Amino acid sequence: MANGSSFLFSGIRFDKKRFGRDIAKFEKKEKDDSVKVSSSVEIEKAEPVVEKAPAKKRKRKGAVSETVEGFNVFKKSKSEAIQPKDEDKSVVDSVQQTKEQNRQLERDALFRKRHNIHVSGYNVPSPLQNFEELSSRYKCEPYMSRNLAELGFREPTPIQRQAIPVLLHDRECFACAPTGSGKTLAFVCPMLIKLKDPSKNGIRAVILCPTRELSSQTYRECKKLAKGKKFRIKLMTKELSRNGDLTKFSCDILISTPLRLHLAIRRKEVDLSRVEYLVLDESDKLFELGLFEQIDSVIQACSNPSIIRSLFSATLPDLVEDRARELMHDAIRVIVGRKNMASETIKQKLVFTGSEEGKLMAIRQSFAESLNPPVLVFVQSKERAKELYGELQFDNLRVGVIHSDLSQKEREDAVDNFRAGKTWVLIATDVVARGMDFKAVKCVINYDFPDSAAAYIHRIGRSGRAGRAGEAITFYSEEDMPLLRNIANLMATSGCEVPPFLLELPKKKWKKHRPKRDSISTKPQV
Ligand SMILES: Nc1ncnc2c1ncn2[C@@H]1O[C@H](COP(=O)(O)OP(=O)(O)OP(=O)(O)O)[C@@H](O)[C@H]1O
Repeated sequence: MANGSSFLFSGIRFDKKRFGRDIAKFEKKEKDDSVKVSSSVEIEKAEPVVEKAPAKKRKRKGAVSETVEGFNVFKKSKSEAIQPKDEDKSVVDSVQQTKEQNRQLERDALFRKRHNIHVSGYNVPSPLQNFEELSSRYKCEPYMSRNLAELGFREPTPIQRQAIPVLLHDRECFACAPTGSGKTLAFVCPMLIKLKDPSKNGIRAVILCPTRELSSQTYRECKKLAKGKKFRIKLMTKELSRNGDLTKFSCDILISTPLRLHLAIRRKEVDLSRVEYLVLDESDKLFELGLFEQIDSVIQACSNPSIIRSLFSATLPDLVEDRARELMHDAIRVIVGRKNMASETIKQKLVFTGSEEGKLMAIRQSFAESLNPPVLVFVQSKERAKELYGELQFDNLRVGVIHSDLSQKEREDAVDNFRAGKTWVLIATDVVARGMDFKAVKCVINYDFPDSAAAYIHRIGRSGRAGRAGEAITFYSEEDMPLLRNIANLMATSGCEVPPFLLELPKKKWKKHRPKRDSISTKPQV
């Protein structure tokens, strides 16, 4: 363009003498323009921003009228800055608001960093600074603060700091935080606050847990937290589904295993169409193949379009995350620490036992040297649980056992006796590997190697709860050698010292590792 115009004007000489007055006009204009430009640069540089935006706006207005009123317009707008009109004032306010929002975002980011909280999703609410904010920020009734104080909970844990506001803002949430880090409270507390008061409006909230033991525990936690309010909190037991007319059944919170609820749905015994909140606890377990059909039927039955769903677990495989994304709308993802990481408060150890006989010797020796009860011992099947129980029950130990062949009552007794300190050692299959909160457990022994990384994380997570120190010992024999590196990696990422040679072993993909093992017996095998 510039070249084009110079071509058009080439050869024309400008008579400056003749057009002197006109040139002067232009020169003056140019000068004014330069003033305008430099002043606008100054305005751009000037701080604080609050003053900058209205000046910009005035400049835009002025640019139109300046050709008419020239310098006066500019002057006028300066006086306006001293006494802003309503319109300008609202601009100032909105800029101030944006600035404060930005500051808040920065503060939130720093706070999350300090507590090792990672979030993704849009418009993530600020984390909780303390439990008092439940009243000041969310107008929660005093019963909640009273109950939290009674339970001895002074500060929210990191997952509670972030997941509670997310759910209180009616946002769906999938959360992953280490074992024993207070995830139960992170979903029960906002649920109670949102439900506000008891109501007979059908079933209002559902919590799904993978085992009966965990359902009962969650039921008890809900009751403790709701103390002082008359919420109807129910546990879906066989008796309840047998005796009650569930179609007319109202309750504020229903806690169930997927199977029980699935059966009730199939028999058209429950109406879940009014459920406002659905929590899938230990969500990765619930999404496993065996339970998927049951979970799916519950999700379909909870047909209220404004339902808020949330998923919680200490392990969150990518596949579950993908499913969660399909299921949820605009969910916020909250991760504390790293995904799929063992709790950092647990001291982990690997012990080579050679053979099955070696394992039995190792556990006896360990108990003889120092038994620091309560101790939880995991084996890979109910048959092996029975065998080990058969061996240890005459060893002058108070030992209990829990597996899926026991009746409901026997299972409950095994858990209660262990909690009450009546048994010191509880031999268990993975039925109690997830979610069970045995506060005092100091040591977990993996008598049989776990069958997956998640199983390892959850099993050892029965110790080291709520920031306490814990210990985990994993026995391994020849059959387990190929997966040793996997455990070594988990140990290293959670801060345990691992002999370097273990980290150099070849990697192997986990595939339900349950090798055939010799039976547990001191009697010679035939
Ligand atoms: N804010 C808190 N302050 C102190 N203790 C707490 C707090 N919140 C929860 N706890 C306690 O921490 C323990 C672990 O809580 P919880 O069972 O909810 O953990 P979790 O994260 O669900 O573990 P898991 O992954 O094994 O299911 C419980 O004994 C609980 O009472």
